[in-house]
Amino acid sequence: MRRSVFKSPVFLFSVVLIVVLLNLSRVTRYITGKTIVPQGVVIPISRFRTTMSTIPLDHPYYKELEIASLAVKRASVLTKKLSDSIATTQKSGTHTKDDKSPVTVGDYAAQAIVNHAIQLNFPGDEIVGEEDSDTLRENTDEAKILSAKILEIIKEAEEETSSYSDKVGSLTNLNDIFDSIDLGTSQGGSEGRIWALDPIDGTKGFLRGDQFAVCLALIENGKVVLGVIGCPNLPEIILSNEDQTGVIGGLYSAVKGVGAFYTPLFDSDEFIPLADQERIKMSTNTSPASIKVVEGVEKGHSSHSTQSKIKDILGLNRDTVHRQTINLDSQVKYCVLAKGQADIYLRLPVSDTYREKIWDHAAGNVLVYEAGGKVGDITGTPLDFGKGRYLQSKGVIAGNNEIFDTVIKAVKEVL
Ligand SMILES: Nc1ncnc2c1ncn2[C@@H]1O[C@H](COP(=O)(O)OS(=O)(=O)O)[C@@H](OP(=O)(O)O)[C@H]1O
Ligand SMILES: [Mg+2]
Ligand SMILES: [Mg+2]
Ligand SMILES: [Mg+2]
Repeated sequence: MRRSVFKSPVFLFSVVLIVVLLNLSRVTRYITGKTIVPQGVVIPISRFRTTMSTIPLDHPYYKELEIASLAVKRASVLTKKLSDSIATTQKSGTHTKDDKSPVTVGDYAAQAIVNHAIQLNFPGDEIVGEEDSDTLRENTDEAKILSAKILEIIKEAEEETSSYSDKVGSLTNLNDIFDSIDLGTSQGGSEGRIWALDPIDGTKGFLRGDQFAVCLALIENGKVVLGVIGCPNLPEIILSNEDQTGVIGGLYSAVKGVGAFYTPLFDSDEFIPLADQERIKMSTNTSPASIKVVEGVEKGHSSHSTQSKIKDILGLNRDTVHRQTINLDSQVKYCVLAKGQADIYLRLPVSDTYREKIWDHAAGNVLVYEAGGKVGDITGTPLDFGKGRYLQSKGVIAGNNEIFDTVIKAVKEVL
């Protein structure tokens, strides 16, 4: 019997060859664990991540994103180390600021690292940073102990991340470290390029060994155009306060007009282009039976009782509401929201006079918008990052596009 042409070895070999050629980049990626992209750049990636590239390497703010990501990564390596031995930091590495809030050697060191990277690469840009070096420059024993520790941990982090020192520089002495911290004194405003830096957001969470984040945003003419958030203690999958699994440490990034992305924070010691990161999206859920709400941990930072009333009006069941509420410190709340693991973020003010600081929300703001969500104050008005170091509005509400207006209606009813 004559063998069918479809079963001939030549035909089968040709089919396999065509399939391989059509998927050459995937095959290379599978065999070598590396992605080969144009311009001869070779990027190591996780072998099983298969997101295909749709984002050009010359997208807007590519260099800004690369430098911001590397600086945040280095600051995250440093702060993660402190967080893993938090008892020592609690004992000898913490100072109480005039407003009674804590600042640690980690906050100072992270601000020095990130500011230095920005100045090296974008010397014309301004920086609004949370910390200053006044306390460290005092002639006291406390200042000397804190400063020595800061120099030591910066050196350690720089050694561990030396592969990208050519891009983010290095700091070798205390004077340069203090000067770098003090680059963050810009008064902000609605003109030009201004970076907003929170070197450790959620310092209280950090000091509890819980969640915190290194948050950096670029504001251009009053609008946030880029945000990078390093979350050293954040598990990849957050289902509830009790159920949290997956890789620990996430890097969340957004570029205006390009999208919002996630990649593991500590997997690689190089910058991962967005094309090789996971694109993240907000949920579309509006069902009271299954929506999840992210809120802070500290009762002094947001009104948990007002938030309870809002959840009531939204129709959350009193028996299950605790399972639908996720309490997290810092801007990791925005990350969990942007990844579609929660649907609403409530931050109802505890005081009539408190004004939120721009570094507490800028990076998270662009992340949520680029993931397809909305952020506003308690009236639903978008936050204005061009008014100086503070937002001139009260509270923060965020949610997916489908649910946002309903939440604002509930907020207005309660207030
Ligand atoms: N009264 C009041 N209201 C609102 N916000 C305040 C208030 N006091 C402080 N802060 C700022 O809260 C920042 C930490 O916010 P969190 O989201 O981590 O708070 S929470 O613990 O999750 O509730 C915290 O940022 P860090 O200092 O970077 O930790 C403060 O800037
Ligand atoms: Mg903060
Ligand atoms: Mg802070
Ligand atoms: Mg602080």
